[in-house]
Amino acid sequence: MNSSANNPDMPSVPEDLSYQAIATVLNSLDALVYVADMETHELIFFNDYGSNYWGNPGGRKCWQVLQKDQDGPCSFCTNPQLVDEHGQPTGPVVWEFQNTANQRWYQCRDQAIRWIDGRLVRMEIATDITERKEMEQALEIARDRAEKLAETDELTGLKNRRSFFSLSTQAIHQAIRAGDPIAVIMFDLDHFKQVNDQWGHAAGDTVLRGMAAAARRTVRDSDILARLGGEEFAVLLPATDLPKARYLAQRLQETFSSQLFPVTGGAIRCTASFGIAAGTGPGMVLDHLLRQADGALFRAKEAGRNQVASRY
Ligand SMILES: Nc1nc2c(ncn2[C@@H]2O[C@H](COP(=O)(O)OP(=O)(O)OP(=O)(O)O)[C@@H](O)[C@H]2O)c(=O)[nH]1
Repeated sequence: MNSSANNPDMPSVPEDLSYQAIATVLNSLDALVYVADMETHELIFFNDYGSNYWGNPGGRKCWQVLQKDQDGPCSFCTNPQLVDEHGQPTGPVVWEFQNTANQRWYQCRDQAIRWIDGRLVRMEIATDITERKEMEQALEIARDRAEKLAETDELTGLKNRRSFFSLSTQAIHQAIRAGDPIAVIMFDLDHFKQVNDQWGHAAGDTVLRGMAAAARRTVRDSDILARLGGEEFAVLLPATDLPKARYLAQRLQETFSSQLFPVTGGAIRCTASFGIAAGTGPGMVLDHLLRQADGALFRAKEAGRNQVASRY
């Protein structure tokens, strides 16, 4: 049946269009076209694009020509999807695949058809989509990086305020479900304005980064440590009660007060004040815990700084 017969816009194609003429058309395509016996996998047609990239098929099987290090039909061969339970051709299967021989990505359109001699063959048309894939991968990396940046404090690399609130809210919900206590430590560097005034803003930044790094080394990976803003930090401690939180705050306090930060023209020592609060049970709310910890931090400052205070 001449497919152009019903379409007046298409030039008519002779009914006896020869194999040679079809091969000429397929050889001019900028895509791999091959036909392989469904049972033996022997390649019975391989267009010029295929020969240019994978060499002459020379009576070999598709997995021998197109893939690397195969000693049998490929585990990812789509043949089983191309026929129904009676072995009859279903329809085209379109999939994306990274070729094992040249590592390039292809969009493959596979279909089982009856060959001219009546046997069932697999026809594949594979278009190189490597550039598109690389662009998609670059976009994904850029998106991941943007997401990470959106939740990271640029100066210290700790989580930022927004991320602290969202992660802590989730942690509190989990703690309520598990019946675990949760604690919050808020801390704020002491007389930090003087550091900036005496040593300059860049030196102040060095101290902030150093304090953040020391805090990160002291807390557990499961704790949520963040810079809330300026010289104020917070750490939320899952499954932690008040005495354990106090112990950790004291360790942080000792760590900070023993650190010396070398800067141009000298070294800076900087302490911090800490406020802690803890809670348990269904009534626990992040805002409330933070307000209690902030109140305790205020008292630690009032009492002379470089110390830990907890809620009454
Ligand atoms: N270098 C630097 N300084 C910052 C940054 N963010 C806030 N600051 C400074 O931190 C200082 C905070 O000063 P204050 O709020 O008066 O607190 P303080 O001097 O630490 O005094 P106390 O908290 O009462 O002990 C200000 O000088 C801010 O400019 C920053 O990202 N880098």
